[in-house]
Amino acid sequence: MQYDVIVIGSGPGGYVAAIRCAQLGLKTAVIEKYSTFGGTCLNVGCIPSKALLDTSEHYHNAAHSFATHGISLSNLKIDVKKMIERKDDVIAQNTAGITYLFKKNKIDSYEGVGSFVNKNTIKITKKDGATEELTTKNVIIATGSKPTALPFLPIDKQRIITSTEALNLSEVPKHLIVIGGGVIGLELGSVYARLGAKVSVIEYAKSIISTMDGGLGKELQRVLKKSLGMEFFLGHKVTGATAKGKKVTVTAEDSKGQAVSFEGDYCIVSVGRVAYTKDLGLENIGITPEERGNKIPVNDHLETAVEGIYAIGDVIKGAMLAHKAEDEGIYVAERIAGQKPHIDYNLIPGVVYTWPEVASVGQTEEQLKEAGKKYKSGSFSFKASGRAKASGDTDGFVKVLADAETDEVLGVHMIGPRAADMIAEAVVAMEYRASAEDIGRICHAHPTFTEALKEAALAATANRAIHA
Ligand SMILES: Cc1cc2nc3c(=O)[nH]c(=O)nc-3n(C[C@H](O)[C@H](O)[C@H](O)COP(=O)(O)OP(=O)(O)OC[C@H]3O[C@@H](n4cnc5c(N)ncnc54)[C@H](O)[C@@H]3O)c2cc1C
Ligand SMILES: NC(=O)c1ccc[n+]([C@@H]2O[C@H](COP(=O)([O-])OP(=O)(O)OC[C@H]3O[C@@H](n4cnc5c(N)ncnc54)[C@H](O)[C@@H]3O)[C@@H](O)[C@H]2O)c1
Repeated sequence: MQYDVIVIGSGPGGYVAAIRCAQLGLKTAVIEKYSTFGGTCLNVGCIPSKALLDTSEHYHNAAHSFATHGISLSNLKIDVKKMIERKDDVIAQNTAGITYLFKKNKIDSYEGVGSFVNKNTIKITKKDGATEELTTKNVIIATGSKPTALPFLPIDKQRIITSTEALNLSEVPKHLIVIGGGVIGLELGSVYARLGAKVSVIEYAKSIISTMDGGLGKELQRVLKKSLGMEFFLGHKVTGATAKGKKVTVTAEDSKGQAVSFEGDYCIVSVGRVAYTKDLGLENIGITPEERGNKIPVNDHLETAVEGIYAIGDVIKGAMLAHKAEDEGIYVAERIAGQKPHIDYNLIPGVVYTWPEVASVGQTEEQLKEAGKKYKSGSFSFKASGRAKASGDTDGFVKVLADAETDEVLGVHMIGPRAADMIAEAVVAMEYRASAEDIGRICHAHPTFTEALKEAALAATANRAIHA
């Protein structure tokens, strides 16, 4: 079969690229090695983790917040099996949605491992070893990523686990040790802490979510300790872990170089992810992944050194986020169709789905300081928000950073209720190069959490927040 475009991998990068290619009239096929579409995000990432976060949030609220509303419950229990079944059902609904969209857009799909025979020929190796070859004018590599393992710390997938196994536990851990205080560690740590586990986070850096604006990590750590009893061991270098029966022992060096150890019943290793290029046959087309992170090198148009071969999503440089992969999928499809699309990488929002949620777009204070940029900063605390008082979600704040001379918004960083959804307003404003005053003058419905963004913008404009 001859195609205009073959997409290898059906995660958010690959499936979105394929749909956009088909919309643009290109004859398109997708090759996916697993039996369901959707990649990491739909099967073992974004969607299942959010399903468990929602269940655990309901449970935690029932256990700890309902009473303040005058709602009493007795005999509250969590049925872990049911929680996991519901999560699996949510995954199934989403992956079935991709099957439907492929059919609707007349995209051919093939199950098997895709590999390059040469730049125009892709071999599919099926589960039973049978092979088939397809020819194509263009290829989009969207093979994603896998969890990073520490070389000295073997993952047994039973007690020492990655995010994938943590989405399928059959019990609530008594003491869950999380190695890595990044997004995965904090989201999945929150799930089990809300269900009653003791959770200890061991983090190498001096703060959690250390790549985000500094104020966010500090506030998140404070709230997770206060509301969920999570413990944080920062500046700790993990040196090993062993599992024996139901017991896991993790050893580390603390910030003073002293040996310390932790005992628990499960340990999640969440120290980042590495690009996945195994079995792609890149050597057959002369592409060598970068040594650090195994990423496929691409130019500014996401094309590899081989003409007509593109790569997108987690397998290339940049943030490992589903929406970044999706935007790159659309970008490449439109380039192949001869259009001139654009992605502003400074405006890709980052979200952590803890409670409170954390969300960011644009530059952090640390980045602005390092660049020597003069900026103004305005913050507004949810303690002063009427909506937050009504729902009992008064932790957190919104911070707006604006150019000291032009007032253009340079970054927005928030931690608080529904921050994941609220950040979209900041992204839109920044896409249109709004000033802080522009946001401050826009009418925001009352009472909403979004008023906090307006107030922070007013504070940045001229220290003129109304409710602070
Ligand atoms: C627990 C967890 C939670 C996450 N939560 C979020 C979140 O809330 N928001 C967010 O933005 N991001 C989140 N992410 C990150 C997000 O999942 C990834 O950034 C995203 O899935 C990357 O998309 P992708 O298309 O590049 O690759 P992937 O989704 O990894 O898809 C790659 C696909 O390629 C297939 N493949 C690989 N090699 C071959 C081959 N040779 N032949 C055929 N098929 C192949 C794989 O089987 C896979 O299906 C999360 C990740 C994890 C692990
Ligand atoms: N909500 C979301 O958007 C979301 C959710 C989950 C995952 N993801 C994506 O998945 C990717 C992987 O997530 P992640 O949490 O594994 O990675 P991460 O990069 O977010 O965090 C890893 C953390 O581990 C720490 N670390 C590294 N080596 C260590 C060591 N030896 N000992 C102790 N700590 C160590 C790092 O300092 C870092 O804080 C991220 O790129 C993220 O963007 C996104």
